[in-house]
Amino acid sequence: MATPRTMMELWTTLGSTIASFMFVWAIIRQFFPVELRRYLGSYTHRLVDYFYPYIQITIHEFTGSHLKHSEAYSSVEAYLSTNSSKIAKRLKAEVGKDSSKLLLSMDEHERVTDEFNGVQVWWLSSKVVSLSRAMSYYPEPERRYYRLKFHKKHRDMITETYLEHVLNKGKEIKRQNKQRRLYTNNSSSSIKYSSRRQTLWSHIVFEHPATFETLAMEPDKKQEITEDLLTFSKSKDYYARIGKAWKRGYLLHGPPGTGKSTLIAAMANFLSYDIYDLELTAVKDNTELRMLLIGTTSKSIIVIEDIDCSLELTGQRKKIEEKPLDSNKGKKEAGKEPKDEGGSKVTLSGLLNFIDGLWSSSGGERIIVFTTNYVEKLDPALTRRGRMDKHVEMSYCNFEGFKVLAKNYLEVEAHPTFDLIQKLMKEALITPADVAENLMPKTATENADVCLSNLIRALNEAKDLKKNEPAKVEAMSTDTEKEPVKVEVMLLDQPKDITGSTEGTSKGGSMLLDPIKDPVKVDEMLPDKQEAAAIL
Ligand SMILES: Nc1ncnc2c1ncn2[C@@H]1O[C@H](COP(=O)(O)OP(=O)(O)OP(=O)(O)O)[C@@H](O)[C@H]1O
Ligand SMILES: [Mg+2]
Repeated sequence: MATPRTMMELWTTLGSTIASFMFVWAIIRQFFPVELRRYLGSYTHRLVDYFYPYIQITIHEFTGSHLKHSEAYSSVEAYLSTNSSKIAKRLKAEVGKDSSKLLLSMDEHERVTDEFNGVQVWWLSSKVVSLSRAMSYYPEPERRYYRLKFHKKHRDMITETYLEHVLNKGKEIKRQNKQRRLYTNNSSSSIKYSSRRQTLWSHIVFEHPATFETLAMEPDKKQEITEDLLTFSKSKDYYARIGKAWKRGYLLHGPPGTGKSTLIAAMANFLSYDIYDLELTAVKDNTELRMLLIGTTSKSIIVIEDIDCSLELTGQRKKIEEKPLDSNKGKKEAGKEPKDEGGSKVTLSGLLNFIDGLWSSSGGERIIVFTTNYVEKLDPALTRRGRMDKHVEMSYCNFEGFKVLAKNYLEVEAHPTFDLIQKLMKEALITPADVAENLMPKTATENADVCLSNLIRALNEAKDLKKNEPAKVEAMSTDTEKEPVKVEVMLLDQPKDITGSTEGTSKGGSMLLDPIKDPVKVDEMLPDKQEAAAIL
C-alpha cells in the first residue's frame, strides 16, 4: 500500500511530467510547421488508441451532402427512447413525424447504459453546431448524433449482432408509434384530371378501435388467428429459406354482420399494419391492378371486400379469363358503381396474378384478405391454399361471442338472464351485429337489464322466424335476362311448388319471378319472410 509520502512524490512527478509535456507541445506549436504538427498529432492518436480499450461508433442524424435524414439515426432514437426514458435524467419530448404519441428520448449530452447478452455498452447523445450557423441567413440544422462505446473485445458481437438488434427493435418501435393509414384506390379517371402529384392510392388516418379482445369469436379460433398472424410476421427467414414470397392470404366468409370487416381492423391493430382497401370496380384493367400492387408498402393488409360482388368469379376460369369481368353485378352494386365509364376490365387471371404473380413478391410482408358472403360462388382457383392460405368462417353469434359483447357494451360479465340467453342462442340464429345493436343503450337511462331484455326479445323473434322460415329457395334458370324464372320453394324437408305471377304473388304450385341471381335468398325475393311462409 502506498504511504502518503510516496503518493505525494507520485503526484509531484506526474505534475512535473504533464507540465514538461505541455511546455514541449507549446514550443512545437509555436516553432514547427503545420504539417509536422499534424504528423505528430496522428502519432499521438495512434498512441492513445493503443492504450485506449474502447471502440466508438457514431450514428449521425443526417447523411450525405443533401442532408438526408438517416434511417439508422431514427431507429437508434426509437430504440433508446424505451431504454432512456427509464434511466436518463434529462429527456426531451417530441411528437414524431406521422406519430400519434409524444415520444421521449435522451436530451443532448446525456448518457445511458445498455446491456446485451451480458455485455455492457454506452450510448451518448450529442450534437455538432456549425459556427456559421448563427450568422447565416439560412441556418444549417443542428447535426445531432448518437455515439456507441464498447470494449474492443466485443467488437464482433456488437457490430454483427447488437447493432442489427438495435435497428430492428427501433424500426419495430417506430412502426408501433406511427399513425397507421387506411388507403383506398382512386379511379384512374379521377387521377387523369386532377393534380399530377396524386397517386393511385389516397389515405386517411386509420383509427378503428377493434381488437381481438373486443371481437366476438370463439376463444380457440381467436387464438388460432393471432398465432397464425404472429408466426407469419416473424417468419421472414423461413419464407426466404423455402423460396416463397412473404405474404399470406386470408379468406373471410360468412353472412353479413358477422364481423368480417371488424376482424380485418383487429388484425391491422394487432400487427400494427396499414390497410389498403382495394375497390376492384374502380380499377381499369390488369395493368392498373399491378400498378396498385406495386404502390403498396410492406407490413400492410390488402383488402378486397365482397369479392363475389366485385367480379364475377363463379364460372369456369377459362371462360372468365376471355371475358372482361363485369363489375356491375352483385348484391352491393348500388354502393360500388364503377367510376370509370368503361367499367372494370380486370380479369380473374389478372387478379390471380395480383395475388401470387411475380410482382406480388415485391416489397416484403403483406397479408391479402378477401371477404365474401358466398364462398361457394367463388372460383376454386381463387380460394385454393397458397392463394388464400387461411379460410376463416365468420358465423352467427354463440354464447361465448355474446359474453364478449356483453362485456364490451355493458361491462357485464354475469347476469341472471345469461342462462336464458344461452338457451335461446342455441335455438335462434342472430348475427353479432344484431346482438351488438340490442346491447347498446339507446338512451341515458337504459341500463344493462333493459338492454339484455331487448336482446331476449330479439332472440325470441329470431327463434320464431327460424321456425317459420323456408329452408331453401332455388332459382331454376337465370340464363335469359327477360324471361321469368321458375322458383321452387322448399319448406323444411318437404319441397312444395307454388305458382305465382311475375310480381311474385303466389297462387300455389310453382312461382314465377323476375330473373334473379343464382342462388338467391328468400328474403331478397320476398320482402317479408312471414309472407313466404303464408304463401305455403
Ligand atoms: N364478431 C364480432 N365481434 C364484435 N362486433 C361485431 C362482430 N360482428 C359484427 N360486429 C358489430 O357489427 C358491426 C358490423 O360488423 P361487420 O361490418 O364487421 O360485419 P361484416 O361481416 O363485415 O358484414 P358485411 O358482410 O355486410 O360486410 C360492426 O360494426 C361491429 O360493431
Ligand atoms: Mg364487411
